[in-house]
Amino acid sequence: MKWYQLDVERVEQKLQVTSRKGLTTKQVEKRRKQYGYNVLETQKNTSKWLIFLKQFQDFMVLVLLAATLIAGLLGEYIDAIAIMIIVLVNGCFGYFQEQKAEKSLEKLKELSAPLATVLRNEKWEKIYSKEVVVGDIVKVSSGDRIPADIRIVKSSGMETEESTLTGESLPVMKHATAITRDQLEAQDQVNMGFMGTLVTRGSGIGIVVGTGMNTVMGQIASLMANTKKVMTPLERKLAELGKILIVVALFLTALVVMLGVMQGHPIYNMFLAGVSLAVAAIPEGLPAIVTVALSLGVQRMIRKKAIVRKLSAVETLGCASVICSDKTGTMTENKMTVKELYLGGNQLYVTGDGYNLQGDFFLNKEKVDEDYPNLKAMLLYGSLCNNASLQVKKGKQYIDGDPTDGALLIAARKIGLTVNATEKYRIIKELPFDSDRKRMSVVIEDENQMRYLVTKGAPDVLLPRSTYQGNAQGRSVLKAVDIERIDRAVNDMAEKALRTLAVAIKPLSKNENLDNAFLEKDLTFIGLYGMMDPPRKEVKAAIEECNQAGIKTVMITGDHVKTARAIAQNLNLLPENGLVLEGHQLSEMSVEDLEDVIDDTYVFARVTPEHKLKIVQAFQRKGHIVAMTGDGVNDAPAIKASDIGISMGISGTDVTKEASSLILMDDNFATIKSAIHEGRNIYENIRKFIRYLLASNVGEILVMLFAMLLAMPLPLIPVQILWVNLVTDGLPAMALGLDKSEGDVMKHSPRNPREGVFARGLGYKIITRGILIGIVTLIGFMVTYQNNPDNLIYGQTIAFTTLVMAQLIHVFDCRSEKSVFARNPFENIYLVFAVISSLLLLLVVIYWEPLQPIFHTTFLGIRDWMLIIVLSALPTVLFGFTKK
Ligand SMILES: Nc1ncnc2c1ncn2[C@@H]1O[C@H](COP(=O)(O)OP(=O)(O)OP(=O)(O)O)[C@@H](O)[C@H]1O
Ligand SMILES: [Ca+2]
Repeated sequence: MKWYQLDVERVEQKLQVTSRKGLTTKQVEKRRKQYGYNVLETQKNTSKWLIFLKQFQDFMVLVLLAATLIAGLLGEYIDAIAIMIIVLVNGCFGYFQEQKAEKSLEKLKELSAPLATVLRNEKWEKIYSKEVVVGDIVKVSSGDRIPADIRIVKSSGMETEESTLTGESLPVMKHATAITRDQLEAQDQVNMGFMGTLVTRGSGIGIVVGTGMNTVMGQIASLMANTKKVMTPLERKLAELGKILIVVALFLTALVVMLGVMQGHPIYNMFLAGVSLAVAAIPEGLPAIVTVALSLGVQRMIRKKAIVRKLSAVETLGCASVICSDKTGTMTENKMTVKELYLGGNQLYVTGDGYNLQGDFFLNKEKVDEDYPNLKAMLLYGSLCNNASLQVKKGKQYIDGDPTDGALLIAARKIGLTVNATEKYRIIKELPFDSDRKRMSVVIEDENQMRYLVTKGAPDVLLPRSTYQGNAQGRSVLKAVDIERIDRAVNDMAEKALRTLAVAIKPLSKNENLDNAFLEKDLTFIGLYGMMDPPRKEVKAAIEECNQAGIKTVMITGDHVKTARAIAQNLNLLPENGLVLEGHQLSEMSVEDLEDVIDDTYVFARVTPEHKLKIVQAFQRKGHIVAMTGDGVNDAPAIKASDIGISMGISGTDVTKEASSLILMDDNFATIKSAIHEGRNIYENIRKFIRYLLASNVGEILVMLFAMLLAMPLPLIPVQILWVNLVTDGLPAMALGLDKSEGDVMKHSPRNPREGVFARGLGYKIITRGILIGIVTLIGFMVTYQNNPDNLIYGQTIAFTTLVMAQLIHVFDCRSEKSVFARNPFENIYLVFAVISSLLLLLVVIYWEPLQPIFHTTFLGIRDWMLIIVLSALPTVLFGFTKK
């Protein structure tokens, strides 16, 4: 017998669990030991050794190693060993950087790992999907990926999309009854849910019958997406640039070698110097450092409650020019409280805030009790057509489920109506809520076997479906005047920023057709709920900050226009002449029409998720970089289409999370702003170290080139060049990646995503500083060498020290787009620390006698240092006054 052929009771028996209680901790532990984790086995991680070896696979490094080997064979032991050690240390450096980046990406993966809702020890809890075991009772609802293979126990209009398994993209209705037929394919097992497939509608409960590789998905493991590392746009640009730079660097070093040989330098010496120069000057490590900088930024973002799913998002965030944000839960708290009721032509006010179960109903300052016509019925219907429950945890009330539904339960409690009272009612059928339908219905059978439909939803959706209205006597026909009055009540509530919800019913006879098409019409309108959802405190300031940063904030909501407008005004989001568009208007517009007005539009109300895609497209055609939030299943296409898709960590569904590049752990709009801030900062820091590294390299190459042109000896020997590359280029560049932003990055407009690596004067800065660094180094060498022609080491030591010092001073210049004097040099302690360590290492190399023969250095006196400091400060100080 297969699982789908067994009754739910048999399945429960076989798996020793009941769907009311779930497994116990003991059972879970035992099963975990027996079956292992609920994961699909993917290919193994690359071994650490491979990552380490990869650091040396670079062509020029291999040439250098070969050249060193020859040097060794020729008897130049000291040089050979020194070079080997430096190359090795360099490799370790690269290895640790890569490990670090890897670890932080790993952590990201963990943070965004899928969760499952399971019943254990009689309590519903959220666990990582990989911890699900056979026999677990799981709850899934629309937007979830099913965490394991399950036998459905209960389905509330549950539909799934199983194309990952069957290739069939039409949704499948799921139910709980056993199927007798044999040999069914997966797509026909309609009382089963399969790991990795998607719940597109409704919700359901199931018993896990297979986990990990023992699932249908596990058997077709070949379908598993293998995760290849994709380069971010910047990494790609740098990789391309790197190719050009390699050619340029190789050409220049070849020129240096050629000139040197022509000037009579021994070929072998020139060759080793040339190779070392090439290794030092080729910025092959640039993309890797960018990855490290990005992943460091990612860690900072995690601390600010933003999880980056795609590294490229970090870059794109800095370019964002429009944020399209959901209202409910993102801009507001998603803590609903019923504040008003509209019943029998009157507006009632409700007291008692939040989850407080105490409160009263007032009509014109007069308290009314539960005998007020239809009050009890209204609150009962609200509790019946409801998916939430009130729970107590650590003595505190909280709502399990949709906050809108929860608010209705709390309102009912205020007249002492509890969910227990509703146990007399049996729910025969449920038409679940979704943002497209904007309504939810249940078919109820009461203790007298009377059946009726209860529907709640957006008033403008329910009213056209209503033909009667309830009153103290029973019901009467709903006339145009009544509709007008109801509309006025809706408007009135909405203008106070209240969300409105209508309740309607319809009596059904016992054998009436329960097909969806017949149900939700000819309803009897009962009344309206008006509920308050206060804006989040931080949002107003965040919108203002985005405004100053040239980023437009747009509110998108399924809520009523008036409600949306009122909240938008509270948040200062809607300027005086800003437009508010409604879903039905959007439906009639083409993307082109929308393009014409979209720059003036700030609020989209009563939209369905399908509209979101149109909004994204219109903004993009206007040249905007769009960040779009979403939580439901149907939001996924728009999120995918946007430049930065943002999903909700708490309320978001698995599909939207998968489609997104950023997850907000706290669902908060203000977190988007923090992430953009961080994104801009990271990009600025990347510019800083690109500038630093390339200017240093230009300096290194030019000093050698100039010296050869002037027919001078080599100003720097290979070990010195490699040392500079390791020490001066290494730590300070990393520290620049941790720099604070210059001024406020949120005070200027977003960056153009198409801008090149050298945009905004970066290329000019690199060339000018690089040339000057080369020149001062050469001057230091020339002056010393001409006065001491028989002491070449002296001149080389001066050149080496000048080059290092010039770079260590120049690094502070790189922190500012304006001038080195614009910033406090001690602000970045990492940088100060990095520069001091580099300095100490420099002093060791110069003054520690055992190292002197290895690095070809000699003692320097006070006068030497005065010369060095003056020269090395020049490139930075000179340009400090030009502001360019
Ligand atoms: N649980 C529910 N049952 C029935 N109707 C609901 C429910 N929740 C909301 N509605 C109605 O549907 C309308 C749209 O709700 P929806 O959830 O699509 O958007 P929203 O939450 O108001 O906004 P946002 O798109 O910002 O999240 C609401 O204004 C309300 O009238
Ligand atoms: Ca270098």
